[in-house]
Amino acid sequence: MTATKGLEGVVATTTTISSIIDSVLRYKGYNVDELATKSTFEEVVYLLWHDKLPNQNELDTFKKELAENAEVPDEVFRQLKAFPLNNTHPMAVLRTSVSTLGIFDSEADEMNEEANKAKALRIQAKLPTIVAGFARIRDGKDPVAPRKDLSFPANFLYMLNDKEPEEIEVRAFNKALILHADHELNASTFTARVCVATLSDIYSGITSAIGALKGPLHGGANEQVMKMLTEIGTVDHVDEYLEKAFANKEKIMGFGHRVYKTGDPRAKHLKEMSEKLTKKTGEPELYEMCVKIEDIMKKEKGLLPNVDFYSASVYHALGIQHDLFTPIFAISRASGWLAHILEQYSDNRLIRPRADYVGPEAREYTPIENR
Ligand SMILES: CC(=O)SCCNC(=O)CCNC(=O)[C@H](O)C(C)(C)COP(=O)(O)OP(=O)(O)OC[C@H]1O[C@@H](n2cnc3c(N)ncnc32)[C@H](O)[C@@H]1OP(=O)(O)O
Ligand SMILES: O=C([O-])CC(=O)C(=O)O
Repeated sequence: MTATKGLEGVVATTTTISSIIDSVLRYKGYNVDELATKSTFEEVVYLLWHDKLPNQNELDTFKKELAENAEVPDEVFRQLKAFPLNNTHPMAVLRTSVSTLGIFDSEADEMNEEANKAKALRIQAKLPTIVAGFARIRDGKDPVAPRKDLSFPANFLYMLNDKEPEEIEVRAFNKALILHADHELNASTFTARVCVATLSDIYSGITSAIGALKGPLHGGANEQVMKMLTEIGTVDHVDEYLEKAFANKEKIMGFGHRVYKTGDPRAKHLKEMSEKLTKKTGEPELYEMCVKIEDIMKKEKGLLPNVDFYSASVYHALGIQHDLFTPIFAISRASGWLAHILEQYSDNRLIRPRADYVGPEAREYTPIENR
C-alpha cells in the first residue's frame, strides 16, 4: 500500500452534481459561465438538488419555501450573544450555530429522503440569517428579520445593512453565489460526504463542512487575500511585497488550485465584477493592485488566480466586512454540500480508506517501572 499525499488524483466517488473537465466547470451538465450570466442563485440551488432547471412555477414555489424558512430559532441568537463577540471568527459562529440548529430541529435524526430534503431547505434558508444576524449583533445592533418579498441574495444584503440593496449590488452578489455553489469533490464537500457516510445527520455533515471550508488553503483564502491587499495598500508597493513573500517562500493567497492548472473559469467573472464595482465605489486602485499581482504571479510562478482572488475585492466593494467573506462562501457552497449529502445518502457506503503505516516496527511492551 502506498499513500498519495493529499489524495491528489484519487477518484473517491461518482457524482452527478458537478464536473470539471478540461478546466470547464459544469453544474448538472450546464456550463457555469452560462449559469453565472443568465441564472439566479435560487435556480442554481434548485438545479443542484433536483437534476433540472425549474420552470417558473417551480421556481416561485422554491423561492417562497426558502423565504418562509429563513427565520432562525431565538435560541440561536441568544446563544451567540454569549460568545466573546469581538474575538470570535464568524466561521466559528456559523459552525456552532448550525450545530445548534440541529439541536432545535426535532427531525434532525429522521433518516428518510423526504425529511432530509426538508432539512436541506431549512438549513440553506437559515444560513444568511445567522451570518447577517451575528454581524449586526457584534456591532451592537439588532438582527434584521428576513423579508419574504426579496430574493435570496437581496435578502442577505438587506439583513446585513437594514437597507434594500441596489440592483447592481444584488446582481453582483447573485453571480458570486452562483460561482461558488459547487465544485466537485473539494475538501469541504468531501468532509461532508465522509461525515454523513457514517449515517450521521445532515446538521453534522454541514457543521463538519464549515470547519473544513474555514481553513486558508480552502475557503478561508478570500479573507486572507483582502488582508494582503490591505497590507500592500498601493500599486507601487506590489513588487516589494511579492519579492519579500517569494524570498520567504510564502504562499500568495488566491493563487493556485489542485485541479485547475490552466486557470479557474470562475476567476474571469469575478475579475470583471471587481473592475466594475471598485470603479463605482471609488477604489479602482484595489483592482489595479490585483491585476498587477496576477501578472507577476503568472510571470514569476506560473500560477493563476483561483475563485478566492477577485472575490475578495468584489465583496469589499459591496461594503462587506472582511471576516464575513468566508461565511458568504459557506452560504453559497452549502447548496453543493447539501446536494452531495443527499447524493451520498441515496447510495451510501461507509467511506473508510487505509493508511500506509510508517511508524516504529513491532516492539515489546515495557512495564512502567522498567522505562
Ligand atoms: C476555494 C478554494 O479552495 S480555491 C484554493 C484557495 N486556496 C488558496 O488560494 C491558498 C493558496 N494556494 C495554495 O495553497 C495551493 O495552490 C492549493 C492549496 C490551492 C493547492 O494545493 P496543492 O495542489 O496541494 O499544491 P501545493 O501546495 O503542493 O503546491 C505545488 C507547488 O506550487 C507552489 N504554490 C502553490 N500555490 C501557491 C501559491 N498560492 N503561492 C505560492 N506558491 C504556490 C507550492 O509552494 C508548491 O511549490 P514546490 O513544489 O516548490 O514546493
Ligand atoms: O475544488 C477545490 O479544490 C477548491 C474549491 O472548493 C473551489 O475551487 O471552489
